[in-house]
Amino acid sequence: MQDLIASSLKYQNKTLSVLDQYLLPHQQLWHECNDVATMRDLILSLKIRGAPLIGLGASLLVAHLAEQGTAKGVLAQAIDDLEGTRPTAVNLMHCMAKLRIALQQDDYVTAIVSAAVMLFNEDIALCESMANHGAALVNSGDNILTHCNTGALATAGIGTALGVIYKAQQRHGDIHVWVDETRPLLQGGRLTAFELARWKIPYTLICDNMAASLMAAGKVDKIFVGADRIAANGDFANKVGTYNLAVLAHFHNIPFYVVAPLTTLDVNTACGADIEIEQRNNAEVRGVSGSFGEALWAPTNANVYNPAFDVTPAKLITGWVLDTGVYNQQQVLAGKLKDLN
Ligand SMILES: CSC[C@@H](O)[C@@H](O)C(=O)COP(=O)(O)O
Repeated sequence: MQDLIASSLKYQNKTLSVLDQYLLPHQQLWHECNDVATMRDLILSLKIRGAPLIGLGASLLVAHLAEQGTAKGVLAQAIDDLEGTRPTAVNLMHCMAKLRIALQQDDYVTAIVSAAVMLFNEDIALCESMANHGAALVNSGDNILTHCNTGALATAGIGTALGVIYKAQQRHGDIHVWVDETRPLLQGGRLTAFELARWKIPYTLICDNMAASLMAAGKVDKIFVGADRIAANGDFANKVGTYNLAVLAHFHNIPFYVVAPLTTLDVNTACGADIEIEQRNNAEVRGVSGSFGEALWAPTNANVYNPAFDVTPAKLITGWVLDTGVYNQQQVLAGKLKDLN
């Protein structure tokens, strides 16, 4: 397979490596990945994360294994095992479905490798298209609020919602970003802040519970977030806390946009209530850990509720920024998304 290089995932000289997103921004450590158990661990521990990227990481590994002569049955099992790692982001299922089709071909090695390369390159192009459509919604001087991390670290390209912000800054300049820290795993504080600093885009980090008072003070012009799965009716799952922002935006009359590639659209899921929400480890809420070590602040056995994602209903969304264009609520409620897949 040819070399493929992204911000946090690379295939170079026949070696697959993943940048450890759990240790960023203070440590930059690349993990080599040659087997399914390692990739499963990287995904489950969120060292590789973000809806598009987990699908691409899993795909590159399967392509690498195919090229190494791994038996067809073992590849089929690898696809199933990787697909079972995280249930909410549909991009992973989309990628694994493409690889399953490739595995049926006579020359399945070539087919799998070209499918993986296609998925990687396609993601770069999808990011670019979304960013172009989304940047047209932004004005110079806008204060944009975002949640979680949706940048180059989470995709093969420039990102989804953060890609829009990057493109808007390039095109119009004078953008400022409010960055939700995004408890419990702090993807905003650790990763989005890191990416915005790297891109020299002015930002201010806030705790998630500060968004309401910022909106009340008129300091948020627009909200852009990513998605892990968009249902046929326009409801979408994204990092827990997104729904809070949508409710607040509705109350304060602030435009709220979701940005995602068509690989995040799942027309086979009728509505948000049908999306499986990943439940994660209690330790993530009882304390925090990362490159700085570990802290436990809650009682060791504190009862915990820890859904990784929540669902935002279509009726709270101003616009769906997809790679094919921007769709408004009227279009989406009339069933527009079903025509796009
Ligand atoms: C590429 S962006 C869309 C989403 O994947 C992103 O907002 C998000 O929720 C990521 O969650 P994570 O648990 O960090 O994988």
